Amino acid sequence: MLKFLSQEEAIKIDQELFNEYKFSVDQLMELAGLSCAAAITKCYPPEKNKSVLVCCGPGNNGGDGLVCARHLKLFGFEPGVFYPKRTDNNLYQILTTQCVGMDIPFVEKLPEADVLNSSYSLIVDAIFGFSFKPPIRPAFVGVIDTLKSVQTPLVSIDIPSGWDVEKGGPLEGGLQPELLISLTAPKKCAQFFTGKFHFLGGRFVPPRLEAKYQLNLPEYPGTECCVQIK
Ligand SMILES: NC(=O)C1=CN([C@@H]2O[C@H](COP(=O)(O)OP(=O)(O)OC[C@H]3O[C@@H](n4cnc5c(N)ncnc54)[C@H](O)[C@@H]3O)[C@@H](O)[C@H]2O)[C@H](O)CC1
Ligand SMILES: [K+]
Repeated sequence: MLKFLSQEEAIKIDQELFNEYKFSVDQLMELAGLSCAAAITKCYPPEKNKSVLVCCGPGNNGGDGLVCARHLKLFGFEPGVFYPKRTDNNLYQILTTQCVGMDIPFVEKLPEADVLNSSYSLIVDAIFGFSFKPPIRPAFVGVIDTLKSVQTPLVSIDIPSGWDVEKGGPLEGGLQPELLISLTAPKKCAQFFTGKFHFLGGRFVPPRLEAKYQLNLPEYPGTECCVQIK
């Protein structure tokens, strides 16, 4: 049976990929972000879903979002990025520059829900990933509240932002993504996901690491970088 990871296991696997297997963050982030763009394209054909707003948080989940935005552009979407809390970290600066170089506009202020509904056919939530610890700090409360109230379909990368990584969402009033893309392996909160599509991406796990943590990952079809699990 597919394993659902605790927060501690997700962090341990992440550290092992970097420290023992010597992957670099940007290598894994590129594969993760690419797999998210691929899953989105499978669920929402770009011909019908042009404009996508990718909301990026301050950590690596936000980095996956920046990579995803770049690939969405190459796949025929018209992405924009909302990236309110930037850091001096060189990797994020480079990812931002790459998006700018792809003529992806950055939105300085998150529009109100009704404007989001009329301006975008999809919203990508790349705000918090597996390192999130509730409660949401004040700087992001307004952002999550706005995303909770939109009608536009929401796609969450790895964790629906604001959800407890293990216990899941507040049953009432949490983000309710239509598509969840788990990366590496689903975290425990994914068991509470009730949306339409659940994909697994981040096809970079060495078989020995998969065996050590008994991940029992589903088979990816052929050379695909993502696989549908629901
Ligand atoms: N091995 C893998 O599976 C890979 C996964 N990737 C992605 O990386 C994220 C995890 O990234 P990390 O940088 O560890 O953390 P987050 O992005 O989840 O967030 C950290 C960020 O958020 C702030 N924060 C935490 N709690 C709160 C809070 N309550 N309120 C406000 N802000 C909060 C914290 O201060 C940090 O700034 C994983 O989910 C994947 O998406 C890699 O891309 C590839 C390898
Ligand atoms: K997220």
